Amino acid sequence: MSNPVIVAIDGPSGTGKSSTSKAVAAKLGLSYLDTGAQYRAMTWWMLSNGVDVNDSAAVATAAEKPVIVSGADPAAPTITVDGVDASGPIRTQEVTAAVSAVSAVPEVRTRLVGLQRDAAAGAPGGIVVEGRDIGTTVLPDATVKIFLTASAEARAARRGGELKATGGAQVDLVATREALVRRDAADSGRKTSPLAKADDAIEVDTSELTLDQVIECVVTLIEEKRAAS
Ligand SMILES: Nc1ncnc2c1ncn2[C@@H]1O[C@H](COP(=O)(O)OP(=O)(O)OP(=O)(O)O)[C@@H](O)[C@H]1O
Ligand SMILES: Nc1ccn([C@@H]2O[C@H](COP(=O)(O)O)[C@@H](O)[C@H]2O)c(=O)n1
Repeated sequence: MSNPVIVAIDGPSGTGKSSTSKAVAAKLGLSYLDTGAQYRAMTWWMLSNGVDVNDSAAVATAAEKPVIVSGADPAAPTITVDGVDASGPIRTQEVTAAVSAVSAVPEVRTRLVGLQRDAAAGAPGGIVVEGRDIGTTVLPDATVKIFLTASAEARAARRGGELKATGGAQVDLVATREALVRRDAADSGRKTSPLAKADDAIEVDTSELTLDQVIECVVTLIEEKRAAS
């Protein structure tokens, strides 16, 4: 029997990792893991429990406490914290603004990387795992590594469209762009497993591609790799 396919999809925020990963996993019958949701869940727990997210020692001490469980069905991914559905609360502005500080704490990363490796090992049919350090740190032996990029302008426009579609107010694209760039800089600049492209990852610039084109491109790359092995 062939080895399960492990796909690592990394890249800066808003490059299309979640949309692409879920669709690719669904098409190929693979499990799916959104590691960003786990860092957000950890951050939400810290905020909800009065931990100062800028006090790295306090975050480190608390990092073992939350029970974070991710559901791996790409058609309906779930995330709970201490048994409570966290899928809504982890997407708030408050969590987005705090998540880079929490994810920079080494004890947080050790805890979540452990969960991520367990999820990959527990997916006998294979898995698509998306994040910032999957190809470099979490799953360095992944079958296929993809690094998605897109211009800051394209990413801000996508976020704007997303917020408009969900009934949000008119989006300030300049502020959205600045917030994306700031988060990427924090994620790329941290000491422990920063956002980075693995040497053996294939870079796909999605700025001028539709989502369907990106999905097709990634599926083709995976099938080529499978055929060659
Ligand atoms: N190629 C594309 N063309 C147009 N829109 C896209 C494309 N890829 C993704 N989108 C849209 O851009 C938005 C952001 O995509 P998505 O959430 O998948 O990115 P992400 O990289 O996972 O972001 P984050 O890291 O912040 O979670 C979504 O509204 C999605 O529908
Ligand atoms: N492997 C990862 C994944 C995510 N992060 C941190 O979580 C933040 C939120 O990620 P989203 O994909 O939901 O936008 C991200 O900005 C990183 O700070 C990480 O460190 N490693």
